[in-house]
Amino acid sequence: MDLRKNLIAGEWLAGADAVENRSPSDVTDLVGLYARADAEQVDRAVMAARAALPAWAGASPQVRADLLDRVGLRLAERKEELGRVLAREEGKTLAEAIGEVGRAAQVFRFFAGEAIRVTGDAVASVRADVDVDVTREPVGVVGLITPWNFPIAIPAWKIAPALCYGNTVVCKPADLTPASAHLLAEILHEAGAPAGVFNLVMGTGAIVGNALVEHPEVDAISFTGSVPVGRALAVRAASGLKKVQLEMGGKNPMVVMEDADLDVAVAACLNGAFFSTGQRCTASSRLIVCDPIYDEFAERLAAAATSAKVGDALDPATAIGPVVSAKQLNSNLEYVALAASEGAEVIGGERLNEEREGYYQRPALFLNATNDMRTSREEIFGPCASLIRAHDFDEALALANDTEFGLSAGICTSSLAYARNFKRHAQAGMVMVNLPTAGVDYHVPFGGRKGSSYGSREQGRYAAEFYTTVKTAYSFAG
Ligand SMILES: NC(=O)C1=CN([C@@H]2O[C@H](COP(=O)(O)OP(=O)(O)OC[C@H]3O[C@@H](n4cnc5c(N)ncnc54)[C@H](OP(=O)(O)O)[C@@H]3O)[C@@H](O)[C@H]2O)C=CC1
Ligand SMILES: O=C(O)CCC(=O)C(=O)O
Repeated sequence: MDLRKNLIAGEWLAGADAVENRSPSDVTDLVGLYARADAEQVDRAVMAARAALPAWAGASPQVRADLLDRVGLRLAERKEELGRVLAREEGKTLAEAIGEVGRAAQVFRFFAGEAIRVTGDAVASVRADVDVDVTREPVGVVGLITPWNFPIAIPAWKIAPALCYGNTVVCKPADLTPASAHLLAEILHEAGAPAGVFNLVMGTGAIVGNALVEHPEVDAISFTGSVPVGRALAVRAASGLKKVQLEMGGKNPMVVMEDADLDVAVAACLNGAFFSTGQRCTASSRLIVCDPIYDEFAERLAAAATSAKVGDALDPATAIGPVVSAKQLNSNLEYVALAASEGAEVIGGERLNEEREGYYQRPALFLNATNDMRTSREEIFGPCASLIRAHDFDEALALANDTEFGLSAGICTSSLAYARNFKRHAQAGMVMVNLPTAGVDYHVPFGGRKGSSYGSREQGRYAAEFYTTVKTAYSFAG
């Protein structure tokens, strides 16, 4: 099998090491063999990005727009093929995977438009005959560190704005899922990204990620992943005076009020808690349900969750694919056991299809959970959700906000007053009414509060805050 290589200074280079990328649906399915870089190759990639920066930062916005547009078009044209690879390597269903590639395409096309819409401000000076203008310039060389759960969309929503605003990029995808990012790198290369403007260095966080964070020629780091890695990385990056942006975990609440349309609420919770195998930082992992409908809602959601077909990501009948890895599956199973020992009534959650060499788990509901249980406070990142009882709206809102996280929060209700109140008072970066907490648009800000995020928002026009630096210029015209 051919070795898939790193892209450094416009050349494909083998690494110090290589990793077998295997499908979590069936570990006998080898997706590919991927190079792993070392610190020396990271240095070459960063220096290539540094060398390419002046020309790319100075390129006409049309040149940047055209590159991003070509990448978006090619992603859209090839979304079935790329979706299949993504489903094989990550385990989300084929429909979800194709949808994710489509989303990556839209992100590139959105930022193609943004590249020619970069504006500044002409401001009246407080002094006579002085003009002031405020413009945006690229930050410089940006290091992008991405997780396994959205292996093409997350790289896309970091790479596209970085290139749009004139930065050069060194991207390190998750070691578990390098195939999607590698295909994206091939498309960027074929679409004409100049040598050094975009570099891909695959490998582990401990070696490649660490070398990127420590490198003095990296001006900014955008990271998505776990809280402990994000926190430690931010401290190190900040000590090197790098700009930092972190998107981390969530323990996202979905409140179900007594006046909710239960069909809508069950569908939103099924999707939010269990689709993509619950492996979304926006997953609804705390379902806070009002007393009068708690039992009926629990029964209906349990029926829907336990009957959802768990299976091979490529099987069109599958609703929920496998867990991404043996490590993640073991961690999920430990949380299921913990929920029982904490006093919750556990429905589902067991390992499935043990005869197959994949990591299958039935969705788990933790009934009669309380918000102080560890399973209600820690991000599990699997198909597990706690059902917590609330007496009324005020208690539900208080429970929703009682978490160290603040990424997404939802409410199902038919009351305008509840919806309005929740939108106003939920301590989260994103609020959903009668919609799952997960599954966001690609052109509006994405990010959270409290322990979920750090730095400015990703996606949409707000991405300019991270990927540009502002210059204020004064001129005397007297
Ligand atoms: N918010 C989100 O979207 C996500 C949250 N998570 C949470 O994180 C948990 C663990 O998942 P995991 O993939 O291990 O998350 P990590 O935070 O370990 O990984 C995210 C990225 O950071 C890299 N990384 C790891 N250590 C370092 C380091 N010291 N310096 C620089 N980069 C580093 C990883 O590399 P490597 O490839 O070697 O792992 C990966 O590319 C999940 O169970 C879930 O709770 C996970 C994925 C996404
Ligand atoms: O819910 C979504 O659409 C995005 C989720 C996400 O970005 C994540 O889980 O990392």
